[in-house]
Amino acid sequence: MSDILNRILARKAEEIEQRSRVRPLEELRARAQQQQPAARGFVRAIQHKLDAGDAAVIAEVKKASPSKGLIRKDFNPAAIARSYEAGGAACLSVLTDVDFFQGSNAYLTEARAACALPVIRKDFIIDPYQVYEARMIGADAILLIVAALEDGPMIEMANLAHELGMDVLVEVHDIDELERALQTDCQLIGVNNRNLRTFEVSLDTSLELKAAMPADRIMVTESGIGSREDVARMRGAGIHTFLVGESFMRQPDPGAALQSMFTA
Ligand SMILES: O=C(O)c1ccccc1NCC(=O)[C@H](O)[C@H](O)COP(=O)(O)O
Repeated sequence: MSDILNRILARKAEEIEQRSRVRPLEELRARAQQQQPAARGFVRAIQHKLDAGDAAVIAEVKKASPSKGLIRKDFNPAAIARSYEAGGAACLSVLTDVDFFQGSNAYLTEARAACALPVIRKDFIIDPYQVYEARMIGADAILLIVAALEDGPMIEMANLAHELGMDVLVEVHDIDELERALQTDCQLIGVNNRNLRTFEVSLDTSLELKAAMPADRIMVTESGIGSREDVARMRGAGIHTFLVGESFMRQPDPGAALQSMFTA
């Protein structure tokens, strides 16, 4: 039986075909290239926190997930974005996948308009169409998941995102994927503690890959961060950039939850 990642990717291919019938690539490309305002610096915002000796938190706006179902019923992306900004987030991550995460492109646009933080489009990007679309909806950065891509398209889409002024978070889950990710010149390398095929989560994944991470890349630990102890464990190993969704989203005030998890 096909695993969840393969099912998501198969659905993405259908979705791109449907969308490109409504808005052809040429039209989307022209709109993305003219998109104003320009992208906010996603890497820059993270580096700013790190330079101050703080943890840099990419706070996720996540309504539901394949592993957990509905996570947050009372879901207002603009209010969540403002709360995260007040709580000290460096950046936002907004899920735009509709079928598996109950996300939406509109949520990204609304969240970004409500705050001054840079925003990454969290989706399963397999085609340049989605890179142009990301810029058109206002994204400042995109996610590229190595497990979902061959090397050629991965490098091509990273270069395209940079040409459009966006930053890129390249996501890996094991050493082979890390070696592939390092073929790109992307500064941000995310280590997902969640196996996207089995949903199993282990923070040891980040600790193991930290040893192989070149010093000129910023490592982001993603998924399963749920306590101050988890944060201390990562920071003790020299990992200072975090992507956190569920544990904030389950709290009434997500920004306050961020502050209490990350403030010394
Ligand atoms: O979250 C899932 O169930 C999931 C399933 C399949 C593919 C991707 C999935 N999540 C995407 C993410 O990587 C997380 O949303 C992100 O790292 C935040 O994780 P968490 O803090 O555990 O919500």
